[in-house]
Amino acid sequence: MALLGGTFDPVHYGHLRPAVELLEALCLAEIRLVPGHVPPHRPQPRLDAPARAGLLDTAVAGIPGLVVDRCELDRPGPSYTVDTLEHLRRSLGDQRPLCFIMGWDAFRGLMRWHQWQRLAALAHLVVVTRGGDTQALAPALDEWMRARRVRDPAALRASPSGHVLFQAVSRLEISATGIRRCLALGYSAQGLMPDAVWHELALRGCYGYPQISRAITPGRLNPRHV
Ligand SMILES: Nc1ncnc2c1ncn2[C@@H]1O[C@H](COP(=O)(O)OP(=O)(O)OP(=O)(O)O)[C@@H](O)[C@H]1O
Ligand SMILES: O=C(O)c1ccc[n+]([C@@H]2O[C@H](COP(=O)([O-])O)[C@@H](O)[C@H]2O)c1
Repeated sequence: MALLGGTFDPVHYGHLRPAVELLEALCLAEIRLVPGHVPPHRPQPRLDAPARAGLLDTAVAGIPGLVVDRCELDRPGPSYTVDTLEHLRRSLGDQRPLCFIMGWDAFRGLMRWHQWQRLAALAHLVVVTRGGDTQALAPALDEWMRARRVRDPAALRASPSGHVLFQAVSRLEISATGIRRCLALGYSAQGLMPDAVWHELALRGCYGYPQISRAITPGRLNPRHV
């Protein structure tokens, strides 16, 4: 089992495409996208957790192998990854492999995560790299990583936890921050996420985007063009 945690405020192709590439590269049966309820290291998201999870449901519909896991939604307090992994370990048992997927940027800041050194005892860490990720790691994290690094994805299936694998994926210059900025200025985000997600956002008028009436055809969603 593999998890991709995130704020998903909102979900976009920069989340979905790497996940599909990882399914294939690591021969995974399933990746669970886990929307955080209260992200530990950032301000409270603009959309509430049920709304972000609902958009994720729409986003993964029709993508085999991607599913939404709401396990962080009912937990009060910060959505610490160590708690999520412990929760899943309880249902998965000690022997089955569990992978937690994170971006290179997130990995560089791993030593600031809650009880970070316990993470590898609970899961493998799959660090997604994109061309241009060249910044150095802090020496202590570098040493920690080298002691656990594997280069063959098959190693992740051979043990339940404990390894770090770097996996290159396509670089898509899409971020939720960029999308929120775009919408606040009244610009469309069409093409940056599945159309069905975009239509839901536009119909609700999320992130300051002028609310669109259902009567308007999808091709005319940007109010500047109406
Ligand atoms: N364009 C992208 N390509 C590959 N991975 C991405 C991309 N955008 C986000 N991710 C990864 O997806 C996970 C969840 O990301 P998150 O929900 O924070 O989205 P985001 O677009 O980075 O959001 P924000 O701009 O609000 O920080 C993180 O591990 C992050 O590194
Ligand atoms: O556990 C922590 O302390 C911790 C600190 C920062 C981020 N995370 C997790 O990393 C994932 C990506 O976070 P974010 O804020 O970039 O969307 C998400 O699953 C978070 O819960 C976890």
